[in-house]
Amino acid sequence: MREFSQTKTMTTITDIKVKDIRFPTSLTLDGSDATNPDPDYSAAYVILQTDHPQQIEGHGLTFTIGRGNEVCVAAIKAMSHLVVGKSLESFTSDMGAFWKMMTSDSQLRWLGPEKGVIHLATGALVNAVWDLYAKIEEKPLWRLLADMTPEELVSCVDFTYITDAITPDEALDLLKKIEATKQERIDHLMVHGYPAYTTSAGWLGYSDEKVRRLCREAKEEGFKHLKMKVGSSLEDDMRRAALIREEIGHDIKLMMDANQKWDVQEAIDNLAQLKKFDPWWIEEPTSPDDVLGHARIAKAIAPIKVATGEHCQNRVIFKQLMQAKSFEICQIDSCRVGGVNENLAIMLMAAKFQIPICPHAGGVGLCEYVQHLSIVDYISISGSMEGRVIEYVDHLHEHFLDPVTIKNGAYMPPLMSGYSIQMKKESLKDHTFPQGKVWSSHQTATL
Ligand SMILES: C[C@H](O)[C@@H](O)[C@@H](O)[C@H](O)C(=O)O
Ligand SMILES: [Mg+2]
Repeated sequence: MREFSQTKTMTTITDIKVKDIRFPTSLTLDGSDATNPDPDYSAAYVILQTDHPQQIEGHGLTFTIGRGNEVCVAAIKAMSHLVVGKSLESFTSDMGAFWKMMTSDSQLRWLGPEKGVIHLATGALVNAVWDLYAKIEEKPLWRLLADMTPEELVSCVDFTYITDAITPDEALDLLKKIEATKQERIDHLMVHGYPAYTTSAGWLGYSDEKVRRLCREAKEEGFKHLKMKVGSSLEDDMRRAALIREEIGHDIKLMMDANQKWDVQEAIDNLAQLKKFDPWWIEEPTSPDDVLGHARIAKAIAPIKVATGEHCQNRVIFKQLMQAKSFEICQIDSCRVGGVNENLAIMLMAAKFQIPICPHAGGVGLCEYVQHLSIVDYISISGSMEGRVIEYVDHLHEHFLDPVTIKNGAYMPPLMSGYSIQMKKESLKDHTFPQGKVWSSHQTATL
């Protein structure tokens, strides 16, 4: 339970606005992969309005790739009674109970439970509440979490269904072990930032020429890790991997992302060929639900690591992936699961199983979000940056009030209050689907 001084006033969430925001990224094939050839990066976007004297709002979003964004908007609206009319303090006094409440409306729960569209909607709302909380406390979200005692941080987590992997007491022990050295890690972050890897060069729809140019740029910008897409024809994957290695040499780590394209044996067979390009990890080699399939692949392709998580539906599947030794890289996603609280649960399990967190980012707003989570993982949970990198994609940051800052291939800790996810008013207006200026001015595949 988090204590609040009596002098603090209550802030009530008075209303909610939900917007369908889309960016026509399919026009340039940014974000394209073997499964998703023409994504339009989109956000089901939430604004929590309050009676705060300074009109402070909580902003949150969940990420989709275009069609169906309206389904997330509808799901968020269906959940709005869970937050509207309630005080922020009734949530922040017990964040674990708040999260359980958000996932326990029995009629809505039937739509999941804790997976799919209803869970994406949970992510947007939960993150908007955390944004509001951090803004009112006048801290960036990472700092709000880093300032919590181990007891306070553990109380943010709903341990339902994961006590066979980690108990609240075990979580507390983990956090207490590194509590005394938190400040050293904060100091390190302020100077060096948190290492990033780039996916910007490797989208599947880009021409060879463009890939070569972007690889050279990534090298110049100081990136030490670069991710490419695979999963088209093996011949094509081999050709692209060869030209990327030619540009980046062997000092830069190369990761490959198959975006769920292969069957289990197919993944093993293809990696037997692709291993000559020395991939550090293979991401989403097969269905995100196939815990045992991933375990088989991981065993067969070692020392190449298996990475997954951007489509992992909740903490229970993450738990199984860890228990079954199905992956070596845990790719949390800020909105695929139910927001900050569930990601804390996953990061605690990862710390116990000693699996590094390398978050999925890119999309729209995911970099802004996940930097806070990795920073907290480093300061308070795992205490380590070893073998850990945050994904970075250089698109759409200009639409945010507090965009990420990358210096010499590293994320610099954000300093503005909140969860860095608030978009500029003009950007929201212009990209509202389908009325916004961007959509009414040209036809795209989505229309
Ligand atoms: C459709 C999207 O751009 C995906 O390709 C993207 O999330 C990707 O899997 C990634 O790891 O960044
Ligand atoms: Mg991926």
